[in-house]
Amino acid sequence: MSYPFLKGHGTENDFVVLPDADGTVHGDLSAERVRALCDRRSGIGGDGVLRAVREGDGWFMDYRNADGSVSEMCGNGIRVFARYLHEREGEAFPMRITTRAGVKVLDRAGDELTADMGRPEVLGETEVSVMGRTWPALHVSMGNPHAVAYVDNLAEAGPLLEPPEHDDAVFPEGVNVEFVVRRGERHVAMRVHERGSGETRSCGTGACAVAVATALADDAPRGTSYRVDVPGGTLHVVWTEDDRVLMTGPAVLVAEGVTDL
Ligand SMILES: N[C@@H](CCC[C@H](N)C(=O)O)C(=O)O
Repeated sequence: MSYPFLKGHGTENDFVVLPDADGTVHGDLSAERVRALCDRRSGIGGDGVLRAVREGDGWFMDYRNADGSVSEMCGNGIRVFARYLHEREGEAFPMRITTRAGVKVLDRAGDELTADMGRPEVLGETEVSVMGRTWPALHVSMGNPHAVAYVDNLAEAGPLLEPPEHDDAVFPEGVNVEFVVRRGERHVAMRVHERGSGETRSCGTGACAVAVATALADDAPRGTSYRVDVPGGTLHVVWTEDDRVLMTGPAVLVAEGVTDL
């Protein structure tokens, strides 16, 4: 079966977009197909898949990690998804997109897009370990689970080839782990090991979790903007007075075609 796809990225967190307006092209998208599409040697390559399904008068973003697992939310992915809906489906900004973590609103910010990621949940202290070293971490949910750990330098966490170890009782569904260093006033840099995808060049929900954790550590007033550098670029994140997290960053479509993977 041949079907259309697009390829896009946000700060080099890259995705295969699958148009599936009425849900008949992929039906129940199999984990095997997701893995084949995301394979960087034998497939199109990507950190995940964004399946675009019509829901009422809007759209549902069906997000899958590269290993085929389902996640509630993807912050870089939803900007790419909004770019796709605008450029290929004629949707206007601001637009509402349904995800497994609720409805998100996307709007233009110059050449970039801002996603209203909704309310963060700060769920307490935990710890993560890599290669025999353990760091304290803050458990933050952006609809999906994150553990934010501060390190002295980003090389400390090693190559992140394996998922960092975590407490299964705290994270029964697994966790995305962000390692963070301070770069300056309201400025941090991070590396991430994503649940279901491994180390990636960026993670939007991760950047939001990092900004929330850092704002709490700084006792910063709500509305303070944080610059979050990731290996693939820069995101800007604000935790607003009315308890929403706004994330701004690039979203680019780079290719489209037809595949029978
Ligand atoms: N890269 C994403 C997060 C994708 C989902 C994550 N791996 C999970 O399993 O929760 C982002 O930009 O937020």
